[in-house]
Amino acid sequence: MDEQYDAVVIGMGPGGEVAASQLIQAGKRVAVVERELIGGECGYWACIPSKTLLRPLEAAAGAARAAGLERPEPDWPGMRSYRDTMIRHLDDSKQVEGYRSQGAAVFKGTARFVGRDPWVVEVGEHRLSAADVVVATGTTPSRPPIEGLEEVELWTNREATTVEDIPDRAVVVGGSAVGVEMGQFLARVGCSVTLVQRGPSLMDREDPRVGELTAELLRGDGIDVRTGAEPRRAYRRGRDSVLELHDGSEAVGDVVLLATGRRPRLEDLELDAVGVRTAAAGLEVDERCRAAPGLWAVGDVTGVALFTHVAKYQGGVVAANILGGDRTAEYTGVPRVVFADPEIAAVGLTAEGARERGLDPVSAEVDLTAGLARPWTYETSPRGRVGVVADRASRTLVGAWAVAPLAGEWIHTAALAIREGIGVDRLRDGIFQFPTYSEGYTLAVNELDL
Ligand SMILES: Cc1cc2nc3c(=O)[nH]c(=O)nc-3n(C[C@H](O)[C@H](O)[C@H](O)COP(=O)(O)OP(=O)(O)OC[C@H]3O[C@@H](n4cnc5c(N)ncnc54)[C@H](O)[C@@H]3O)c2cc1C
Ligand SMILES: NC(=O)c1ccc[n+]([C@@H]2O[C@H](COP(=O)([O-])OP(=O)(O)OC[C@H]3O[C@@H](n4cnc5c(N)ncnc54)[C@H](O)[C@@H]3O)[C@@H](O)[C@H]2O)c1
Repeated sequence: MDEQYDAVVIGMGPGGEVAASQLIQAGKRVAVVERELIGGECGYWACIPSKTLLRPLEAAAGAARAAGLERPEPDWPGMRSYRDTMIRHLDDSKQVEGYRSQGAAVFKGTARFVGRDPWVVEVGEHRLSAADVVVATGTTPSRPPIEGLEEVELWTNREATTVEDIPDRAVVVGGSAVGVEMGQFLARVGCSVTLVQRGPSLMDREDPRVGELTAELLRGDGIDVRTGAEPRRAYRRGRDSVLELHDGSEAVGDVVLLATGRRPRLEDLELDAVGVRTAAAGLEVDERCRAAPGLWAVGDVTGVALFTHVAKYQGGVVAANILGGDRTAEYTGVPRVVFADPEIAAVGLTAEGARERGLDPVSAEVDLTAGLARPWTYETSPRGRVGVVADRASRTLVGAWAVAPLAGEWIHTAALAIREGIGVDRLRDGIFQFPTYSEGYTLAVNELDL
């Protein structure tokens, strides 16, 4: 006999949690299914541990850059212990209890689809039936086709974020968000890091200037940054894990960390068996986050934008639609922050992306140390650059980036301007608090040759 629910949520990372919580609060009978830990990749092996580990190192470096302070010594056992607290010692029993106490049914196991009209999901011996099912199963690290990879000491984000003992040497493959954050973390806790990026630029979805500035900041931490370098073979040599690069050179470490992107976790769901097609990029959804009648998807598995804030946003969109509303998702102005020191933040389009969309982009970049007081009051060796992209025809901001302290906070001014279509002339008339990094927007938009 099938167990009947109003909705079943599969995968309890941030996307699934938001959808489930809003449905439960609205009085729906909800079953949630999670095969690992409620909180998902984000809570245990991604956002939370990585940001927790980076922060003390940023604070130590920040103290060394502030006038009259000495650099405090990072205490790895102390950092590790707080990381373990933040990832709940990989124990979600309180979360399971929390959902049960709110009236939800919680199933621990792998879900797969076995029926349609209504949807039927099997978890172990249970068959859960519902008119609405939300797929929120996230992504798993993608593995580049490098011969011999299985022979070396291979890490993904999971080993990196839960590391107990810092290796002496690491090779990081991939130079975007995961590679940059984890590379800087490892370098700052005393590991000798080589970072291998296949294209000409780090952060290759961003403006090329962001890539250059990122390479500069990583080199400042002693990281051996190798761009235009693609590993073609991996092998062991004694205790060394060796990557042979396409030009015949080698990158050698005790571990090799894969930071080469993600692929959607779809295979175990057996969606094909119920007539739902999936793509390599994920489970395709419409603007209401619907994949088929009564079948919804949120978060990384949709392939829209692999961020927790997007997963949470989509969770809210889906809950509203299941509850009878008609809410569409709108992704203009989603911020993208890499929590390096200094922070690397971007939003909207790059100039190249704007051109691809048929716009006529105009760009400007400013050195914040040249025109602002804040970088100088903040630290003795001031840093910071901001770039803006505007559309000549509409005279609106369509993109922005910043590589500067606290950029992950103040990028939201640009995010809001882009999302709301605020004109460049209005921004030029803006009044920003003195002395802040945000004043940089005034400098940058004044530089635009519109
Ligand atoms: C190292 C790292 C750092 C990151 N830092 C940030 C950051 O600072 N900010 C940010 O916005 N994003 C960050 N991200 C991205 C962020 O982690 C993801 O965008 C976010 O986790 C997506 O949430 P989700 O709910 O889609 O999926 P997930 O968090 O992946 O959760 C999916 C859940 O589904 C479960 N599941 C999968 N298949 C099944 C099944 N068949 N049955 C039952 N359960 C299943 C999984 O066990 C998992 O718990 C980071 C990623 C990495 C790798
Ligand atoms: N702070 C944050 O918000 C944050 C932090 C970490 C991760 N994330 C998200 O998680 C997702 C995964 O991050 P990621 O950095 O693993 O993936 P990514 O897809 O963003 O970047 C992967 C990088 O690896 C490079 N690469 C791929 N194959 C390679 C190879 N064989 N050799 C050398 N380089 C190779 C690519 O050129 C690319 O720059 C991203 O979508 C990211 O947005 C977000």
